Amino acid sequence: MEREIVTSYEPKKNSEIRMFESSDEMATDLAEYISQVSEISVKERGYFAIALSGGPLVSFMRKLCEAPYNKTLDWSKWYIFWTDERAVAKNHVDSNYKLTKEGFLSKVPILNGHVYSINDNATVEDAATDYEFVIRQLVKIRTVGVSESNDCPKFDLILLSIGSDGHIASLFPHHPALELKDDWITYITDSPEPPPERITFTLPVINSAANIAVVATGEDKAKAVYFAISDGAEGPDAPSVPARMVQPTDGKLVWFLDKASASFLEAKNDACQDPEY
Ligand SMILES: O=C(O)[C@H](O)[C@@H](O)[C@H](O)[C@H](O)COP(=O)(O)O
Repeated sequence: MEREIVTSYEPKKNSEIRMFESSDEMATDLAEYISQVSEISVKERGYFAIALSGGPLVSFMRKLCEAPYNKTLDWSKWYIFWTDERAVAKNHVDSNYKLTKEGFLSKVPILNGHVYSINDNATVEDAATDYEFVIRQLVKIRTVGVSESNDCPKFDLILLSIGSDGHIASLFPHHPALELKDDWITYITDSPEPPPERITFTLPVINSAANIAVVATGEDKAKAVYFAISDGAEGPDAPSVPARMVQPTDGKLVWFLDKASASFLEAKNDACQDPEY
């Protein structure tokens, strides 16, 4: 498998860009990456606390459900969380839980009691408060680690996919939720993408993770990826792209890109100043 480490961009501290010919090759490498991070976490902490987002992400995790991973990983140590959830019932087509259950959880032996889904039976405000409470309890007993720098939860791995507007989790461009410093989990009622009500991790929690991976495929993500990564997109006129704010405090960030989503990076399209962002 050809994996190209992009060198034309000065990698930021503790970050790496992996680029693949196809999304299938990307999925293969992503499975290996997740497996390695889980093994290290189980060895060091006895647990693997992973937070997943919605969108296409779960389909890129498909190779974890196959050999050798389905047999070799220590699934009993996995604890599942969501970076964000839409305010719909768990059996609704828009539910991130449903997506993850069908595409991943139903195919691997993760214990039901280790799956921390977001309450779909409360207002978004209450669901956000409940989820933060649950995570605080798990941090206290260290099922979820704690950041040495700011007492935030330190998930072993946070997996994000990026929207074509550059959003990650349910943190959208210019939204006040991007400014939150003290909350771990928040809610929004005005998502520019339906459904409008969502619960989401805040940036301090995302950036406190030990490992963060951002996954993108397809041409429709190319501009967002460029604005999130490129040095050429810095400066006072640079658009506000939430994915650019993913900057691990002490952890490591890896971008998984296919050719199409990396196409603006490759072209080094300096003229790319899109007023939509
Ligand atoms: O629930 C959500 O909306 C997600 O967690 C979100 O961050 C998603 O991963 C991106 O929007 C990419 O998804 P699309 O490719 O479908 O836009």
